Amino acid sequence: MSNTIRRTGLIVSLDTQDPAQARKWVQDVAPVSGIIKLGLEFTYAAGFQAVADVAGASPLFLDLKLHDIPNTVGAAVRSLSHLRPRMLTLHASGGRAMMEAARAACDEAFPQGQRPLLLGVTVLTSLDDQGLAETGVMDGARAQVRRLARLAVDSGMDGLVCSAHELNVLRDDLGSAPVIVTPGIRPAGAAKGDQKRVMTPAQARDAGADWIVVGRPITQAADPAAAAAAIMAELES
Ligand SMILES: O=c1ccn([C@@H]2O[C@H](COP(=O)(O)O)[C@@H](O)[C@H]2O)c(=O)[nH]1
Repeated sequence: MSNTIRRTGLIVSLDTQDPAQARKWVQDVAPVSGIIKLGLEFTYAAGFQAVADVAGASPLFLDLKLHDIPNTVGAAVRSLSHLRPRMLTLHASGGRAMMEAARAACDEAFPQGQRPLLLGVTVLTSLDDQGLAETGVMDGARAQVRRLARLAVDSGMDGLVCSAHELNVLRDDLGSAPVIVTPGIRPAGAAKGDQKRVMTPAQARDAGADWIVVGRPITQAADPAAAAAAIMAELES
């Protein structure tokens, strides 16, 4: 485990189809969350202009989890460049050539110093060992996350998406350089929903997360601003 002292930031996932709702959440969480995350639900429903409108001046985490042949993913990255995302996700299981194509497209299509951090999604936090075995991976989430994380870093990815359960082993394997983003975060007592590999905000911080991603525990709370503030207070405690 690295001895580096890290600060863990909060990314709020704005999963809705409604731009007005997303804008309201941005207002609610802006005081505590550094980055706005918009993903498949919002983008498919509302479109890219709405993504740009909602993000406004806030740094944008575009969680589109690209996964296709290298030529298509490279072209998709170039097509997204006008949105100037700060972070962009793709599935590491798409393989080395796909990730290298994404990285090359980033280097080509974004002005120098303005390309997004490319994050390789390892094993979705909604999968446990049993669910993963049904996809043919028989040696568990931890082993698969380690394999895909190494491949992602070797293929030019800046960071990784994994559950907080794998943070310690990834820091041991890869050191402090990769940016590690952990969804599947649940404050004590919160409903897990479809998430399987979960940890609390403080546990993820202690394990070395750079960023935690929290959606429903904030957006579905009676008072999203208070829920976000409470999670931030837990991270800073
Ligand atoms: O492995 C992953 C990768 C991405 N996500 C995304 O994070 C949020 C989590 O939302 P919650 O409501 O806090 O469960 C969501 O947008 C996912 O698409 C993930 O959960 N796991």
